[in-house]
Amino acid sequence: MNSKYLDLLLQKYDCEEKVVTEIIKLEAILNLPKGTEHFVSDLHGEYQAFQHVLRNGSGNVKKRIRDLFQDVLFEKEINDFATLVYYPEEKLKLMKSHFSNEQELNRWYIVIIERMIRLISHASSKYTRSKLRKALPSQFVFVIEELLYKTNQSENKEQYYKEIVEQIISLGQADKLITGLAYTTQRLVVDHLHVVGDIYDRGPEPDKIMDTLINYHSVDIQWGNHDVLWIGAFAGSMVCLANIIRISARYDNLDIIEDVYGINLRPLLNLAEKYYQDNPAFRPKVHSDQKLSDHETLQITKIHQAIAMIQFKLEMPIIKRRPYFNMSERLLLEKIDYDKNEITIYGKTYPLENTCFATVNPEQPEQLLEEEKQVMERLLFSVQHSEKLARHMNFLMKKGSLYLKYNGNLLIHGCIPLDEKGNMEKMVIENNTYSGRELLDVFERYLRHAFAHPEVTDDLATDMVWYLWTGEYSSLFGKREMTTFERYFIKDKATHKERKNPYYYLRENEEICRKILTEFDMNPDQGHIINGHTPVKEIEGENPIKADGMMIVIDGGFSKVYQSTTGIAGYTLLYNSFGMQLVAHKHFNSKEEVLLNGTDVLSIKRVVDEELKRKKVRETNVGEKLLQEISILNSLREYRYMN
Ligand SMILES: O=P(O)(O)OC[C@H]1O[C@](O)(COP(=O)(O)O)[C@@H](O)[C@@H]1O
Ligand SMILES: [Mn+2]
Repeated sequence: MNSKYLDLLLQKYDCEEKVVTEIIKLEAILNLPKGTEHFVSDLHGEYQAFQHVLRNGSGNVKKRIRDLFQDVLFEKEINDFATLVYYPEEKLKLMKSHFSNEQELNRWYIVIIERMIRLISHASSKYTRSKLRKALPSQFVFVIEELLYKTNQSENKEQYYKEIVEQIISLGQADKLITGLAYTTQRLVVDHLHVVGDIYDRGPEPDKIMDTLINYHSVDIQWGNHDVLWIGAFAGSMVCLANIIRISARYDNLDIIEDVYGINLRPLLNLAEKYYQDNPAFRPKVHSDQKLSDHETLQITKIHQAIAMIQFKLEMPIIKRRPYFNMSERLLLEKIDYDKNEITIYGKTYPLENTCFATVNPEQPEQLLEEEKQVMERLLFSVQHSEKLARHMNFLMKKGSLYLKYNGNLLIHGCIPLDEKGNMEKMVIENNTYSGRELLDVFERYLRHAFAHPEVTDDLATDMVWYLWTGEYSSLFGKREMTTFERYFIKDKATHKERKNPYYYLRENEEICRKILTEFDMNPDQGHIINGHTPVKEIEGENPIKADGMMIVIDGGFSKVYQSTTGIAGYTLLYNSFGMQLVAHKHFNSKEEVLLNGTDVLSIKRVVDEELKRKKVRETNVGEKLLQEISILNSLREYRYMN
């Protein structure tokens, strides 16, 4: 090792004891059981449901409570206690309303604080004390540590602890302490969170999910196709921008654009009012609990058409300047007979319905009206100057990637594009051919380049972000084409079908999974591939565990609007030192319901893989880093202290 680095390190380790202590500490960590990883995907703006899963650690909190109190508490008490850990503020309020006098309440406080302390002690058993300390609410560190490390041996000490708790209660700090302990527990049951893509679109609160992730103790993100659409818009892609606004209009979420990110939609509304009328194909999809006035519905319907038409126009020059995107069939506005009101695609002619082509010049259909151009320029300006969006997009870039190799598993939102025979599909980009891992790496390089140059709006990198949303060899899309246009304007449902990449049936096959893991330099005897993106249709009997457990698909659909197809409300995955468990979540109604009934919407746990030997930190990614650190510290010791 370079002696200059070692000299630098000496500033921190200025005596042998410090080096030795650090080595011992790291060695001790290596021998602890591996921390619990939590995998979620396809959150699609469903902040409340996501919060619930996060707060209950996909059932892990309740499991810990059961481990400890199964034999001494009734089911209702277990549920109440669990709910207190999930939603401490609200549950405290509710519980306190049950007590008729202060003594009763104080007695309850004593019992609950003691239970909480036991729970934390149990949940932190695989962490070092210093890690636990970092997870404790800072104003109560001393108090909690005193309570945690009490031994029941001495009577005097019992008294001492009783007094601490009574003091806390009489000083009016009990609620604060219980709340802090609840959040510490939530934090301890999950060591690291993976979000396997699609935070944005369809649901109402993606921004709050982003804020939660920004404040989360340890997280990584594998981008989904919807996330790159937002990144693309921020990076200067007009067509990505048109798409995010179109989808927001379609799901009645324009307030995310307007109120949350502060983007002024007035110019777009003016344009929409001028050229569009009511149109059944463009009315927003609304949840049953949302109420829109007729006037609002009409406005959104008009905006929806205006932005969809801009999108279809903007796609055309990109398709033309990038022939290797192989999308000429998607030059749709050129394939329309505007007099007969029909379109010829893939060799067949179809009548069009619900058309809204007032701004289209049949001679030059890709041309934007001057007004449309100005609207888009103003929108892009505001998008790129939204501070909140900048914060969220920067975080997506910092923590995100197209795929991730983590503790022997390959995490990827969509797919590895394959041909029918199971070979990696090849894509030629600017005369270079890429496939498999190389293709994904080059996609990611383009995306990062586009993000670094938001002022450039029509280079290959920016176009490539849109390709990731909709191109046939995109690892995020995984379908031959996106039939948005057909779904708006053609009745024949056969045209709505989006043909999936062969990956989606080949992934049932073990050999294929082995081949993919090998392509990524991973051990096929141990690794798994973890996907989101395609809703698992549990109602139709689809199994989320494929290829004898090598492939796990965790998109059960948090997205409310998709729950009728899936039959459940999402899968999540837990991977702890004993193995992996897939958790199926039932429909999540509301936090209020959980608070009142204490029932959890969790169900079956399927064991995916059971470790024969408990896995230790030594065998993980973190362990690898620690081993490197130890080796450096040993070099330092030899260099400075052993000669
Ligand atoms: O149901 P919607 O909102 O119209 O969206 C349909 C579109 O969404 C997609 O399924 C992509 O979104 P997902 O990543 O959530 O699957 C497209 O393939 C499809 O065209
Ligand atoms: Mn997706």
